[in-house]
Amino acid sequence: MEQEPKAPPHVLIFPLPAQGHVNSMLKLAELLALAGLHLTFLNSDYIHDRLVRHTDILARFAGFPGFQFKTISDGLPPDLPRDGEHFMELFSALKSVTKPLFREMLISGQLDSLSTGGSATCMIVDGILSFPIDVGNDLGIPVIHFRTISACSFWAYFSVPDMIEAGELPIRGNEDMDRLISKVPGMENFLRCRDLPSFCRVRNMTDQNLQLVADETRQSPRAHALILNTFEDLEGPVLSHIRTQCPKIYTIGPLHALLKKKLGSRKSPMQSQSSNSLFEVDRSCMEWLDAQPSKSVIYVSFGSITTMTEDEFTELRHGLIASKKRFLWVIRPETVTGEHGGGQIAAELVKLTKGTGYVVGWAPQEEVLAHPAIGGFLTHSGWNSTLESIVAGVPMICWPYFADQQTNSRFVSEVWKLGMDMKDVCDRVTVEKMVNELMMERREEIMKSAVEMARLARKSVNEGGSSYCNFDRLIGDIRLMSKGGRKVSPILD
Ligand SMILES: O=c1ccn([C@@H]2O[C@H](COP(=O)(O)OP(=O)(O)O[C@H]3O[C@H](CO)[C@@H](O)[C@H](O)[C@H]3O)[C@@H](O)[C@H]2O)c(=O)[nH]1
Ligand SMILES: C[C@H]1CC[C@@H]2C(C(=O)O)=CO[C@@H](O)[C@@H]21
Repeated sequence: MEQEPKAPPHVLIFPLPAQGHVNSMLKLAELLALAGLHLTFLNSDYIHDRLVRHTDILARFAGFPGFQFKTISDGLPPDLPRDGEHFMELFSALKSVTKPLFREMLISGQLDSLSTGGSATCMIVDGILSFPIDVGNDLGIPVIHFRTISACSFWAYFSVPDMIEAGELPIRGNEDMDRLISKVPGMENFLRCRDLPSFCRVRNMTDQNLQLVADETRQSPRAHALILNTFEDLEGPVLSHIRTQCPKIYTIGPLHALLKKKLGSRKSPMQSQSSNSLFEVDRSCMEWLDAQPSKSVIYVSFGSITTMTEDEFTELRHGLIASKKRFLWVIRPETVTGEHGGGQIAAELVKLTKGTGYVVGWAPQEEVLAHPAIGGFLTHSGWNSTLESIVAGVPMICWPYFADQQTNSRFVSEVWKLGMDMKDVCDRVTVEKMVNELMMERREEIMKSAVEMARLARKSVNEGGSSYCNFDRLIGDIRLMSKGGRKVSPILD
């Protein structure tokens, strides 16, 4: 008797609604769709609207059979900015509004497969959210956590309860910031209080945000597996520690490089310019870069959430101009808090630099970093930016803003030797000095590590490389989970 062809697995993907998370989850989705899996990508309404407005995602994903976008409320008013000053409000809204909705949408079949009508055979959800694990357990759907941060910062978060128990936290004021931490295994020789995720900078250990990130991180061992956007040659030692708690880990990064590899020659020139940006990309900077000498420009960008005071902006501006280096600076309209809008600040800045500086509201960052004119990156050390810089072989000056960035920047400077850490400092003299060191005095030494790490990153995503193979293992695992599809039957409380 002939057997019915088995339907491909149906994976539900659910990122935290924020640029850095949606970005890497969409890359993963594209990779899974290329491998022939059916997918439902669940975005918040806010994120979906912005993606549709500023990218080609609908057309790009329409080419994949069995792919659909669905949306859910993030519980916040549509006009509330989702930048750094308001970001943590998102979590209580997700808990009270999104969590029950998510469960309801799954049970009622609203997230069923577009092609087969079956429910998800597996969910890949943001590793900062544990509620989907509970929902998945109730409905019999395996959940894989995808934490979009570095392994090193994940491990620092994971170790928070041990640091508290050992009395290493709380930090006892500013004079205590350079104390070494001994309770993050593997980091005893270089991790200081100031390098811990920013949520540790509180006196009260029951602080809501600290508890949230530490508690959610401790839930990952309950997931079926953990995906990390990193590669073994970059974070091997810390990954060994994490594996003692989460034995099944798929390191499949840098995802943007793996996707590029898999798309290979399939990519049309138009597709090579496609982005996952929540902001309008200003491509005019590419022409400006074309006119600049090789390795002469420092790219300045602090991601999608960072805000800064007018004083901080002024110090950065003076330092950059005093360095006499060319720069391309991304200033989002809400980057600088206070009275002046981003547009006005940008116009004044461009006038001041007389052509050696260029400002955009949002850049095609991956392309910018790969441009031959770029010689350095002044970054907030968000994990996507860090990986993009590593792949492009561009050395960094790190000025971390919050969360995992404080830990990433320590690794960039002290462990990987890919740049310098300017954390907790923002004065014009230091900015000028660091830019000059990066672009001239320490260039040779730092470029040696940058070139080598870029080579290792490429190796990991090439055929036979660790991330390439781990991605194949992940697909195999997902296929094993989809034995004939699932019928959702809730376990009632
Ligand atoms: O002008 C720009 C600026 C940024 N980007 C892209 O936007 C993404 C930004 O991501 P990331 O560097 O990770 O920064 P955030 O937007 O701040 O990301 C959040 O999410 C990350 C992943 O969890 C965390 O590491 C960060 O700390 C957190 O702030 C990157 O892919 C960039 O290429 C652009 O395309 N154009
Ligand atoms: C504001 C931050 C809380 C945790 C999230 C995160 C993570 O640890 O996964 C990274 O950066 C931010 O987007 C989130």
